[in-house]
Amino acid sequence: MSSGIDYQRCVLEFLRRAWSIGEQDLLNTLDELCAPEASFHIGSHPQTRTLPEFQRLVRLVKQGQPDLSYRVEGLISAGPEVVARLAFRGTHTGHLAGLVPPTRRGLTLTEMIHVVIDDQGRLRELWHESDFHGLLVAAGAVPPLDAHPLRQVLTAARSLVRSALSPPPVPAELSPVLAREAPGPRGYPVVGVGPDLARDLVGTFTRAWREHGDVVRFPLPGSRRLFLVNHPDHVRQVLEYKQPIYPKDPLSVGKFEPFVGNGLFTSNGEFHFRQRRLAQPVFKGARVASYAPVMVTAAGELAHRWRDERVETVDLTPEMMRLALDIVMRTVFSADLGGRTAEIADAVRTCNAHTNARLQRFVELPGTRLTPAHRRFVAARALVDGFVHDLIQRRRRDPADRDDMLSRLLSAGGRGMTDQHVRDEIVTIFLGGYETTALSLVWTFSLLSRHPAVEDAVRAELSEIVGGRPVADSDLPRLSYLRMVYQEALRLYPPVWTMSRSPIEDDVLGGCRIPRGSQVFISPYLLHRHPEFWDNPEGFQPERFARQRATQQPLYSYMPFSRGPRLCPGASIALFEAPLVIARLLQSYRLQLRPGHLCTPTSNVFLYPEGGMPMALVPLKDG
Ligand code: HEM
Repeated sequence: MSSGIDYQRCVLEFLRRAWSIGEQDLLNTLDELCAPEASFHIGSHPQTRTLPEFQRLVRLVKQGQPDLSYRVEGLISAGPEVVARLAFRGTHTGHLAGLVPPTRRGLTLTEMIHVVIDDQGRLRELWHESDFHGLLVAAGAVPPLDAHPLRQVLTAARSLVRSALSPPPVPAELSPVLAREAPGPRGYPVVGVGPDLARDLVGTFTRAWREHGDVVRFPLPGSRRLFLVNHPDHVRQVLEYKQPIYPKDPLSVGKFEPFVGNGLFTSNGEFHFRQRRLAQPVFKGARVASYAPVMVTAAGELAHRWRDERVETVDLTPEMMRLALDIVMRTVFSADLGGRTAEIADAVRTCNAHTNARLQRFVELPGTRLTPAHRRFVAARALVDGFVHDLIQRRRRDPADRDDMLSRLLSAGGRGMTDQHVRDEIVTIFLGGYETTALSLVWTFSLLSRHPAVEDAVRAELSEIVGGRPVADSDLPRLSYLRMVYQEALRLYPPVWTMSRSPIEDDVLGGCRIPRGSQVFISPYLLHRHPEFWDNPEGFQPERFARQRATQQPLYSYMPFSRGPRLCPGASIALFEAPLVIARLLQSYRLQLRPGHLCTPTSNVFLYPEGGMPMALVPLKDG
């Protein structure tokens, strides 16, 4: 323990996450607890397994016993080596290990693990022995070792019949040879659907999915292959089961890079893993809770400004952008933008708009670097870079450790973190950390205005729980209706409405061939509208997120923050910030959408309201 690392706790946390189930399933977050080269040795199996392979085994076990629970019956350690004795119990209602048909029996399994932790508190090796044979005997799949030969034959015959009557689910990994071509729109000669995608990405994806189903292929010029997949099982395959063969799509990443460089959002592999670990503490629960006063104060200042300047109508989008930028700078970077919020927010918007134009250009044209739009981008990026450079220099001059994101990045200098890396991570937060939250606020306010009964219910909850004082983080657990409203707004209008990956091996999704190097698009916006998984998908019904109902939802049918190892690290901040800001602004104002304004979503990297969100601001007497 001289290193200060509590090795036993490391192992207990690993077990907690590995064997967590249902909504709380944290299996995908194990990468945060493991060294990149972690190895897993299962029983007498000669092959050493990687973390994703270990996760796949755990998943298979959980499929066989979805209510699985475990108890630690013994735990000893010698320095960084820890041994634990475990007892598992669960009902056999799925195919055990992906093979043995359900018997509905309660099954138990005992297991020993020997874990080696490295000097940074990460799991480096796991050795595992269990009484798997005993488990199979209990499931009636194999006879006991000392069984009479007749019983052996009978058990084998019974197993065969049961397997024939209840075959295991068809493995997702159907052979690419057997798979079929995905259906899709025909497009125009030579350019394919390029012009449609450039004109209206949201509409083109939506129509194609409605017409062709859950795996759609879009014809494009040359050898470029683009697919949309829109079924929770296929999405899970991409983001979780086969995540190692689905890195970020280099074509899309290449379009983000001129602005964000090589940061958390664009990187893959070891570098991404390292950056994520570095940033993680900034997004932890207790830290996020400490941001609450800043969030409420910033929203209060906005309400006061509206009142002082007698603002009667606004386009809510830029207003929320500035507010969210202010909050992310003050919390994650402990930096005050002073009077520069609007200037920086506008520059970031110009850069994102330029990225978007490049993302939607599915047919490359020559000479785009000479356009006025490109020159505007270069100027805006220079402004952002100048600001970030100042931020870094000021912190270097005054290095008092604030333990915020900037301090963590700068103190990682010794581990190969250059100023350019620091700049890229800051700009990554500019890309992902505030436009998203701002847009989620814009859409929520527009939905409230369009559904007065829901707004009244939110207000009733606020006055009962908060009353006349400013809202505080301690109110959040009791503002359950507000939480549901926000979750429902994120369902209907997820700001990150699409994301893409590119397989490095041929694969099959939904029985369709996906050649390596294709671009595979996933759209939370469309998944959240899938009629197989949502009743009245277009309706605004916050009650569907009442706890009991929400847990019955397939995991990957709802993913505004993505899922899997690249789950948004800022989700904890957004889910905390947005309800506080909504509550604070509702305490002072009623926001009324301009009558007749169509809230049409359009893609601008993120999901924007076309034509802005014009709102009348009606001040409340006691606000
Ligand atoms: C409502 C607000 C937000 C939404 C809907 C959202 C959504 C997402 C989604 C879907 C991704 C995955 C993108 C992909 O894999 O292609 C993502 C990644 C990311 N988000 Fe968020 N986000 C929000 C707020 C935030 C905040 C507040 C921060 C930081 C302050 C943040 C930082 C990031 C970063 C750094 C990544 C890249 C993570 C990685 O690839 O490992 N996000 N976000």
